[in-house]
Amino acid sequence: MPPEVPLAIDVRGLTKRYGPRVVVDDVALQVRAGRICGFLGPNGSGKTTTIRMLCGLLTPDGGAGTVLGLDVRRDALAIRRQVGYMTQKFGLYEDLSIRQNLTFIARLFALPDRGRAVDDALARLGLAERQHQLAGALSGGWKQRLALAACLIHQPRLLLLDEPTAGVDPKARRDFWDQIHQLAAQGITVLVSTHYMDEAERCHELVYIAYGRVLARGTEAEIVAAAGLTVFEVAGPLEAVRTDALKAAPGVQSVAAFGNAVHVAGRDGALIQQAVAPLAALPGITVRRASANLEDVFISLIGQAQDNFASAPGATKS
Ligand SMILES: Nc1ncnc2c1ncn2[C@@H]1O[C@H](COP(=O)(O)OP(=O)(O)OP(=O)(O)O)[C@@H](O)[C@H]1O
Repeated sequence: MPPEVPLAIDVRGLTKRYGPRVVVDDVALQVRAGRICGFLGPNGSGKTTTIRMLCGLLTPDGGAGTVLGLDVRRDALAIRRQVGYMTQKFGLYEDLSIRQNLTFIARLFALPDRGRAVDDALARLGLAERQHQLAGALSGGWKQRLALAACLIHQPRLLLLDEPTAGVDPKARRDFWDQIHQLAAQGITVLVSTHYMDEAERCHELVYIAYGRVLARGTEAEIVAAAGLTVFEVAGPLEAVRTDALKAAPGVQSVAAFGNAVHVAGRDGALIQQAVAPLAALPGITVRRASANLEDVFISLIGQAQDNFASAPGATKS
C-alpha cells in the first residue's frame, strides 16, 4: 500500500476504563483508506468498546488521534455523520418494512433527497423487490443486508462493523464479504470485528486484541511469521492421544482439533518435537510438521495473554 494513501483511522493510546477495570488499554490503530481491517479477539476483549470510541459514541479516557481526519475526542458528532456503524444486534425496527426502516434512518441523518437515498440503498443491496416486507419477517441473511443498507444510506467513508455476520449462513456471509470488497474498491474503509477465521483471511490486514491490549497486527502472513510458532499435526485415531497430557507438556502453547487431526503448537520447536515424538509410536497415528494458521497463532497468543494479564489488577476477564 503506497504511503500517500491517507489514514482513515489513526489513533494512539486509546484507553477506556469502567470503574477500576481498564477494558481498552493503550490501543493504537492505523488503517489506510480503502483497506479492510479485521478486528479479532476473544469475547470481552474490548472490540466493541474500541469501535464505539472510534465512531464517537463513547468518549475515551485516554488517547488521541483522528478518524477520517477528524479529532476523535473533539469532533465526535462530525465523525458520526461520516461513519456507518453496524452493531451486533442490527438495530432494525422489526415491525417496519425494509423501506420504512431505511426511510427512518434517512430522516435521522436529515438527508436532503430521502426517497432517492432509500432507492439507491435498496438497489445497491438488491433489496428493491422486498422493500415492502417487514424487517421482522426476514431471514438472518436479509436482515444483515438491510442493516448494511441502513449503515450505507448516508454514504459514509468508513464502515465500523461489529460482528456483522454472527449467526448468518455461509452463502449470506459470502455475499456480504463480496459486498464489503466492492465497497473497499470504491475507497470505503472498513474495520470489521469477527470471530470467524475464514473472514479474518478475507481482510487486507488484521489487529488482534485481548484483555484490551493489541497483541498482534499486520497481514495474515506477517502475523503468522511474527508468532514464530512450530506446529505439528497429529492425525489418526485420536482416542489414543491424551490431549490433556499434551497440553501440559513443556513448551506446548496450544492443542487444537482440526477435523481428524490436532495441531500442537509452541514457540520452542525442540520442546514441541519432544512433546509429540512419542505419539508417532501409537498405532495408526501420524505426526508431521505443519504450517501455523491464524487460529494456531491466536490460541497461542491468548494463552500467553492469560499468563501475562489475567491476574493483573484491573484485568478484564473474557
Ligand atoms: N458499560 C459498561 N460498563 C461496564 N463494563 C463494560 C461496559 N461495556 C463493556 N464493559 C466490559 O468491557 C469489556 C470489553 O467489552 P467489549 O464489549 O468491548 O468486548 P468485545 O471484544 O466487543 O466482546 P464480544 O466479542 O463478546 O463482543 C468486557 O469485560 C465488558 O463486560
